[in-house]
Amino acid sequence: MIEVRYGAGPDTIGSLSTEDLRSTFLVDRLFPKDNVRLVYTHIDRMILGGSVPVEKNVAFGEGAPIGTPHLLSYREMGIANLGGRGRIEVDGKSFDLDNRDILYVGCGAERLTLSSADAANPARFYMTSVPSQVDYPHRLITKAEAKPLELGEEKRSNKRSLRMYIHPEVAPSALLLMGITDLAHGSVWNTMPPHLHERRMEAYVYFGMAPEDRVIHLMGRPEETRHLIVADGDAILSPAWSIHMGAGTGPYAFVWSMTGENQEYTDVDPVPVSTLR
Ligand SMILES: O=C(O)C(=O)C[C@H](O)C(=O)CO
Ligand SMILES: [Zn+2]
Repeated sequence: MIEVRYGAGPDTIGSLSTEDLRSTFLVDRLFPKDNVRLVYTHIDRMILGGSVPVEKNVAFGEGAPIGTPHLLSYREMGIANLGGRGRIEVDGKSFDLDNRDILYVGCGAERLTLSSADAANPARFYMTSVPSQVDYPHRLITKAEAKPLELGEEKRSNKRSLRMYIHPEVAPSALLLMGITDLAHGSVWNTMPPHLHERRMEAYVYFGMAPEDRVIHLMGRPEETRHLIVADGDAILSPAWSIHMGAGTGPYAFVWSMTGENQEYTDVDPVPVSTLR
């Protein structure tokens, strides 16, 4: 089973109720125990998924829901481990992932099996997949191998460390980009200044949050913003026409994934906060 989201255009966002906005742009219940949940968005045909294997292994890869022999017959995928140590088997080849490692799975993979090393501290796998017909090899990218960028300032409450994992300078892919951003202690704002990237969509999943905390995620056209209140494990779909930024009521981190016309991380148009409405 795969849930399908059709998205919405910039002209309709103004009339969406809170519930409509959430069911269009927010994906919750993404981490089922001993199962996998996949959500297909027509925003650049990205698939988001999550799984927490605890008592048993979780296998997936069937292509029937998307009309291809296998899920990844014509797709590539990044799988981030946001929990305890875990293992991913791709067609019989095993990869062990520590917390904040990401596995790149190239197109053509048929069967993936997820498992945890310790049921008391299970792996928490988050995945994003986009169309690809380029045969890049499967590859584990550890946190230490990711390319770090130090961003923001403590005095502006937006100091953070961004790590690029699936990126041309680290691990090549056809069109998927994937990385993790950690907020510094005491900083609350991500993605400052907010920006647009007309040539790419983006998906975030927020994690590492206490149950009582929330991130106030801002989206929409710069002149007509909206907000989504986001809990731990919720993902946000951010179309090319939407700004994105957020502030948390407590510590948090997030995985960002992008796809579109290019993989130029710097192909963005910053939007001064003073011009937002
Ligand atoms: O905190 C940040 O800044 C980010 O993580 C930025 C995102 O990666 C992004 O929006 C890339 O376009
Ligand atoms: Zn962005």
